[in-house]
Amino acid sequence: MSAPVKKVPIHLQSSQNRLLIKNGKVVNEDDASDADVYVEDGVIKQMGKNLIIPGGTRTIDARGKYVLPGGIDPHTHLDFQFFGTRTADTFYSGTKAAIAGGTTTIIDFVFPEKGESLLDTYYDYRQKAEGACCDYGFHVCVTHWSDRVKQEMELLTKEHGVNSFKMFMAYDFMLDDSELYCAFEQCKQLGALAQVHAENGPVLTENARRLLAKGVTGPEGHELSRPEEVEAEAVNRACVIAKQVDCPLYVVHVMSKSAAEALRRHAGGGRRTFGETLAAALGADGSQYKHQCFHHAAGHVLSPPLRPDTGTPVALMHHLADDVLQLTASDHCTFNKSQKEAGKGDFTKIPNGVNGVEDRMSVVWEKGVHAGILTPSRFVAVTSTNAAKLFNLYPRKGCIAVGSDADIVVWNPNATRTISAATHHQAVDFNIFEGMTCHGVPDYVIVNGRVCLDEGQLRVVEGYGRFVETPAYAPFVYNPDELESLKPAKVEHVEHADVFQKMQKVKLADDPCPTPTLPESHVAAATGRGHRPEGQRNIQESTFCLTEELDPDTKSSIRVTHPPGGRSSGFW
Ligand SMILES: NC(=O)NCCC(=O)O
Ligand SMILES: [Zn+2]
Ligand SMILES: [Zn+2]
Repeated sequence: MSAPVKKVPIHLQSSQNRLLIKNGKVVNEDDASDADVYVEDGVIKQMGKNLIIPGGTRTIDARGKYVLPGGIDPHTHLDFQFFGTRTADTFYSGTKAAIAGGTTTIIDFVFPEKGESLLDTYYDYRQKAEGACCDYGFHVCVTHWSDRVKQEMELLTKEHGVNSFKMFMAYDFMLDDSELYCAFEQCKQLGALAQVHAENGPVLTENARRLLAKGVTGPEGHELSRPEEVEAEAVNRACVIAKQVDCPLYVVHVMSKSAAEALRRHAGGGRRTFGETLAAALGADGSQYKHQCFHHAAGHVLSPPLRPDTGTPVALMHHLADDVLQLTASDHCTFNKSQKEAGKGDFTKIPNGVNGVEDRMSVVWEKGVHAGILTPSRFVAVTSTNAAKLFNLYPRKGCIAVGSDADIVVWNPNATRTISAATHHQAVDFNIFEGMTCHGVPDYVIVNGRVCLDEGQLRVVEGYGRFVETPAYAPFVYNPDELESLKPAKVEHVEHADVFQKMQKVKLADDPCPTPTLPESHVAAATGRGHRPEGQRNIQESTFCLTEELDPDTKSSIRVTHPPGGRSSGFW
């Protein structure tokens, strides 16, 4: 069987759309600037001030708002068969919710049952994902070890756009230490990134058995059987094993202070270890497992669990600020209340997983930027850029730069919203952030140049998302020096006095006000020098008054008569 080829109907393609985002503060991981952003053909074509723009271009006024790279959620489980049941969210509902929250790309996990072909399962997932509304890539889980698995990893990497594999140290489909050793070695061989679910499986299984025997059957037993040190020991062990074969290692869902500390001990000295934490770990804690209501407590069950130490969320956020952790994900894996009931009377049978694909950006902003722990630039790094770099999508994704995909969020830091299952777009009937009021709301979300959230109104299209290949040997992982040369040129620098004043732990650049380095094309556009096509000279004053635009088919200039200020195409 071969991977399906999806045709996006012509009316859904973004090639005929033009968009100008004006007056916003563009924030990248290393820079913030006042710049307008012009989008055409789904790609960012120009940035700067006084841009020369074709007539008929739609304008979004982003005054007082941030213009951010669309979020990349590197860890979701959509349409996933787990614990004998299927997640509430499909690729359609999950990506629709992602867009509603400001995420424009997800990376999901292909999950073969133990013994199943990785490749066949990958093809299944390619099919399942066809309804996605935003772009998506795949990691592949290694749920058993054999020569065939090793060969399939090679095929997936070399021919199918997969550059990351997740190995489990817990569950029935865990690998033992010698299998982990071989899997890490193969990842290194292929230039792929090894990911690990770090919990000591045999220890937590014994703990659970004893708790159940003592009559502890409720959701509180979940955390009791998987205390912090069970997570931290596995993080340490995974780092030690990866070190033996010099394999870069990505620890998914770091949920505790002890696990982050174990990761910190292995960082530096040329080692490439990366840590991801979850919106859940930053916005909730393990006190929920003691809740009287089974649905409430079980609704918070995921693995590794939320921690009873209520200082954990803030500590993990500080680890995102100081680079012990580099990424935030949702680990979105949703089960309805009726599905969670499978674990009534035995906590080991509660399907593991929580929501977050829609909530992640707002929760990280609220607990990070609004709380004064992250700068807006670090927010961009941990919600988008670092994922793009690690999975080799940068600078196509993860930044606002000329030539990058037009995956853009116009972020309103002053608006608030209160999260609730009653109003969210996730298909699940429970939300672990219920009642949390977050500052920081997306007003517009642009996916591949198409406005999919428009002044807060969701206008997604099923099947609009594309599969994105993640090539091997990501420079950020395997050759950081090369990454420097990939960095897009900066536009101009503006201080965010309001937000930066609040910073506590964040390092500012050495030169707080570097000389603007406008790319040649921007200088030409801004000054009127340089190449400009004939027929684009009828500029009256600003960027909106052109009376010529391109024929979408021939790409040649055609004359159109519409009033200055543009027209609405109906499509946006
Ligand atoms: N995390 C969780 O409990 N569910 C999703 C599966 C996984 O990531 O281990
Ligand atoms: Zn996991
Ligand atoms: Zn997961």
